[in-house]
Amino acid sequence: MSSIKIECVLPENCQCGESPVWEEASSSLLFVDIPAKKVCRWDALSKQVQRMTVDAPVGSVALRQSGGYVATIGTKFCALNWEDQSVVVLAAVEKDKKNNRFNDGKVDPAGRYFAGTMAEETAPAVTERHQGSLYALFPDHHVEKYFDQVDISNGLDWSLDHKIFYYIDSLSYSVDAFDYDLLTGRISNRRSVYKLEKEEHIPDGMCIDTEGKLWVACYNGGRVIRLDPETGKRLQTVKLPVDKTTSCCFGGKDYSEMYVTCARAGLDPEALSRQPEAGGIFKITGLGVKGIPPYAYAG
Ligand SMILES: O=C(O)[C@H](O)[C@@H](O)[C@H](O)[C@H](O)CO
Ligand SMILES: [Zn+2]
Repeated sequence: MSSIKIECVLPENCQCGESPVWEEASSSLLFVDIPAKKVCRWDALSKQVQRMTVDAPVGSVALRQSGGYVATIGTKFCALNWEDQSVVVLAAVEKDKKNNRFNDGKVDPAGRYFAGTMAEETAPAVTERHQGSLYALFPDHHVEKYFDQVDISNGLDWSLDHKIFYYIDSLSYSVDAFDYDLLTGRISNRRSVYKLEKEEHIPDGMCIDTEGKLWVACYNGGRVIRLDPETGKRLQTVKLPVDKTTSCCFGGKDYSEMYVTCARAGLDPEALSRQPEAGGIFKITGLGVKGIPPYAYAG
C-alpha cells in the first residue's frame, strides 16, 4: 500500500492560487494568485518565496525556452523577466472586451502557449456566460483563436503521444478531448471523456501523469481526481483539507510529488476557520505515480 501524505508547504493565503508549474532548474514551484495580480516562485529547497506584482489579474504562468517566463496578464500574453521584474507584451486579444481576462494556460509539446479567457467573475464561479475563447500564442508571437462561447476556460494538457488535447470549460462540468495535430497546432473532433459527479463540483485545473491518466482539481470539491480518459472512469480520489482546490501539477524529484493550488476567496469566516490553510500550496507525496516535465514556450 502506498501511503499518501498531504501537507501545506506554503501558507500563502492566495485569494485564488492557480497555474502551478515545476521549474526543475531552480527546484521551484511557480504559481499565480489571479486577483492579487501576483506571480510567485517558491524554492522547494530554501522554502523561500519570491513574488512579482503585475498590473492586471494574472491567469497563468509558464516557462520560456529563452529564459524567464511567460504569463497571461489581463487579456495579454506577456514575457516576464524575473531578474528585473519587467514585463513585455508579446500579443493582446479581445481589446474590445473590457470585462474579460485570461484564465488558465499551458504550453503545448511544440512550445505554443495555449490560454483561454472568461468574463471576470462577480463571485466565484459566477460569470456572464459564453464570453470566453481559447487561443494559442505561437513561437513567432502570432495568436490563433480556436473557438469561442466558453464560460470559464480552465485546465488543459496533452496526451503523452501528443495526439490528443484535453480541455476543461468549467461550467460544462466535463473534461473534453480533441484530436491534436502537433505539427500545426490544430484541434478537431471535440468529445467529452468524463462528466463530473455532483459531489465533485466544478472541474478546474488539470495535468497528465506518466501513465496517460488525467488529474483534475475540483473547485468546491476539495479534491483531485484521477481519470482514465480512455474508459471515462474515475480511478482515484484524493481529498484535501481545503474546499476550493484549483489546479495541480507534478514536481519535485523525478516529478514524483504533486503540488496543488487553492483559493481563499469565496469562503466565509466560518469556512475559513475550518480550513485555515485555504489559499496555501499543498504537496501530495506517496501517490505512486509520476508526472512529466512542463513544456516551455518556444518564442
Ligand atoms: O481558478 C480559476 O480557474 C478561476 O479563475 C476561479 O475563479 C475558479 O477556479 C472558478 O470559478 C471555478 O471554475
Ligand atoms: Zn482554474
